[in-house]
Amino acid sequence: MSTFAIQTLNAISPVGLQRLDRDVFDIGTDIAEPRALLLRSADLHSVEIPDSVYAVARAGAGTNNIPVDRLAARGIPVFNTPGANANAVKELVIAGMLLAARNLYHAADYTRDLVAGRALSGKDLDKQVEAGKKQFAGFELPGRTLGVVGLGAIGVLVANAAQSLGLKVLGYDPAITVERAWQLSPQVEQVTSVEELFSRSDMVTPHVPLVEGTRGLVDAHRISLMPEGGVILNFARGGVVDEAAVLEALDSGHLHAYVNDFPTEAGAIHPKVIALPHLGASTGEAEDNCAVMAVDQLSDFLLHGNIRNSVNFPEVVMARTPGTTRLGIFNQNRPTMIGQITGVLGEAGLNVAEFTNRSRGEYAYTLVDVEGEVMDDLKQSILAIDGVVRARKL
Ligand SMILES: NC(=O)C1=CN([C@@H]2O[C@H](COP(=O)(O)OP(=O)(O)OC[C@H]3O[C@@H](n4cnc5c(N)ncnc54)[C@H](O)[C@@H]3O)[C@@H](O)[C@H]2O)C=CC1
Ligand SMILES: O=C(O)C(=O)COP(=O)(O)O
Repeated sequence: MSTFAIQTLNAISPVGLQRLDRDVFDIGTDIAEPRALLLRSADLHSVEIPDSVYAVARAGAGTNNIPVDRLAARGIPVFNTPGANANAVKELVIAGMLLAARNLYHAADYTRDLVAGRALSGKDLDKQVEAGKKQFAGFELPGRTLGVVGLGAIGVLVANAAQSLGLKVLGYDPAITVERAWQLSPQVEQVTSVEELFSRSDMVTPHVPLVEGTRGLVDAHRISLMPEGGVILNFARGGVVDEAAVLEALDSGHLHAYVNDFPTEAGAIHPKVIALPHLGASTGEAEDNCAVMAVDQLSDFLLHGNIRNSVNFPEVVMARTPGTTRLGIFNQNRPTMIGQITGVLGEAGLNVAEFTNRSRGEYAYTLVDVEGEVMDDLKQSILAIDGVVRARKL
């Protein structure tokens, strides 16, 4: 029998799954007491997550489909795979800009309808094409301005690619990391407010997570600041854009197009909306990258307690020390926790070989390697400390 059962809630690339040793890991879609959940966009908000679950891994970037805070309170880390699908999204955003600028979607519809109709009318196709094409005349990208809100893994790639296509690029991200700032083309101009970005951009593309602070980030007021004929691209999440405001601006002619990855009943059939079926990360390459990263992070946590790329717990990675037993402890982030944990170890006569404790928001995680044999009741003593949420002996 294997040690860890992993339940998959979406199709995960076999390139990732095959990295899991089947003597240690069971993988299936229907598992009664899973140790971990592995998913893409499946909605976990209304799903009861059993206590058997130690971790949740999202093969992808967005975790708005997962009750991240509730799981943190239970000592369950949620992992994601930052950057693993960023190139796929970047390419679709560039495609979206071109679809809108050259009216390609409607133009292709036009020729399809023309040929279908021609079979009946028998009119000369070349003449009809030449006469009809003027209604699809578009604009070119160099000289236009693209505003990128959110300069993370995707935003930076989009900004740099747009820059190299000749666009003027404005970027806004008050929490940009040093790593992303290094990757960003120096020609990208930093603006200090979202309003400035909208008022100076012909096209705006948000690349932020959907959280309370970003819900409705693209709203009626900000759209009104854009020059006439603007384009909104949305490959972040539906909720980041106030779609009713966008549709109104499309109807009034203020906006030229809305290209997005999150179709709604009202939006998908609007003539100036290009709605794609959430295709951002749907390339073989991105699916493989995400699966590999998610699986590696998950197995490292299940086997060794290491936490990399968790969205609700700090990064804690420790090499294993031979001859020791490892404990992984999730606790509330408040005074005296470390003292109490080491106190319990001391009372049990255990010598600490390695110890790491890091906090993030309301919670903290401790990895400790102790010398010698660890009795089973030690875990119970640690769990008895007020503020300890979960403990594992590894
Ligand atoms: N269409 C699709 O298939 C895909 C969509 N996504 C969406 O794109 C989002 C971003 O993905 P990544 O770039 O990989 O994430 P990331 O975490 O690397 O970057 C997000 C950036 O947004 C910034 N940010 C957060 N709030 C902000 C605000 N109010 N104003 C300005 N910047 C803000 C952060 O500082 C961070 O730099 C994901 O959370 C997901 O919702 C991601 C992958 C595929
Ligand atoms: O990674 C993300 O945030 C995505 O939106 C991709 O979603 P998917 O894995 O294609 O269901």
